Amino acid sequence: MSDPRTTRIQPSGLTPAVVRATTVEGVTVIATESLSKRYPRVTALDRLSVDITPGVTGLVGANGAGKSTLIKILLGLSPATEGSARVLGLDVATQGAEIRERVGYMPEHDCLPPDVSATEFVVHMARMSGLPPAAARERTADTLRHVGLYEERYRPMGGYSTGMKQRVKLAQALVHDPHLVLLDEPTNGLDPVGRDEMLALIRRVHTDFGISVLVTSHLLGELERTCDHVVVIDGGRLLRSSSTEEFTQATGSLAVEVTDTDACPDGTSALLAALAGAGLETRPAGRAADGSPASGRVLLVDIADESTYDIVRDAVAGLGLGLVRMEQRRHRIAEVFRDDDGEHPADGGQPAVPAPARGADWRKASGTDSGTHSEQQQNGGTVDAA
Ligand SMILES: Nc1ncnc2c1ncn2[C@@H]1O[C@H](COP(=O)(O)OP(=O)(O)OP(=O)(O)O)[C@@H](O)[C@H]1O
Repeated sequence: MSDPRTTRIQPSGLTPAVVRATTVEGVTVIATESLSKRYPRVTALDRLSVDITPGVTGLVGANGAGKSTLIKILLGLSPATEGSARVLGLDVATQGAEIRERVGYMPEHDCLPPDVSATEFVVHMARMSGLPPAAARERTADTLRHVGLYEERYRPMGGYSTGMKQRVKLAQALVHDPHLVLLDEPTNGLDPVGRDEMLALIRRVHTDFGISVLVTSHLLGELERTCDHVVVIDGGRLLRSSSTEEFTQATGSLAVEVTDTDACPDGTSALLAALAGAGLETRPAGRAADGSPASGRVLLVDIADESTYDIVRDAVAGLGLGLVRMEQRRHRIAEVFRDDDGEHPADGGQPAVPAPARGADWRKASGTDSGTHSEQQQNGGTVDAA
């Protein structure tokens, strides 16, 4: 099996996941050690030590938390003030060019020339990465197809929607068949449907082609659906690095949803009364607790022991209701960072995520002491639940 760091472009398409998954297993794709970046008036990264393994990793933090700064250091484009970092085993301080050969980068800001087509642009980027002309054209066609751009790929990009531009930016990051892509806020400016499509595409970059992904976002809710692992930074410091599963571990509650019937027009209230009568702690989930659209009809039942499931089933059957769902509830990532006072953002009642500026509880919940970062806090950045 070839070394993942030397495997080159397959002319007929992206390297399939099965090849990469076996070659990169167990490798730390990114490792930083006490990494700091200080600008004259701001400490953008503050002694950040984190290891990132293959898969899809979310890097979340408020605006100004240091996400883009970290990416630029990892690409070898900006020197760290202190500390060290390795990407695919390569030193960012001395091997930037080698890193950029093996890593794809999708910048946050609009950077596409308006007068050229997606095909021309991506072919150009492929040629810049060292591909011969025929392979560059072939790979461009494959990659643009992968990101869902078809006939439009021959039109000047100035007329593209934000979603199409984001897809072109993703395509140019993938065209040289990298082992790792660094995606800086790829869902920026997209509507909810566009965001979901982009997140699905990002997931497939890993599942279909085995390319590891580091994706930044200030939207916690996006990451739990897309990422295997989540790294949270604030004021340039590490708040938490955990698998998504750990963030969203099972709670001690059962979420129960039932249908109404003619005999029982408010099935939810009837079931609430029946379960309370049976001695079970039961309460409505509420939108903020569950986050799902149907959650107004969801009851949360404390699981006392195994018999709780039988009691709920018998109560539903006894009332003649239909059971829509009965499942052990998992935390949402945003709940891990919830304010103790239950304050919610004004974005339609999604789970609350306090901003770093008022983030004492945020830090407490993470179990870390991130200290004071007055300059960052003055930025007034926010992290939102998606
Ligand atoms: N070239 C620079 N000179 C001075 N300060 C900078 C420079 N680049 C970034 N900063 C500052 O460093 C801090 C971190 O910025 P960075 O762009 O890394 O944050 P971010 O998490 O990517 O946020 P955003 O999503 O808003 O870009 C910010 O306070 C920013 O103002």
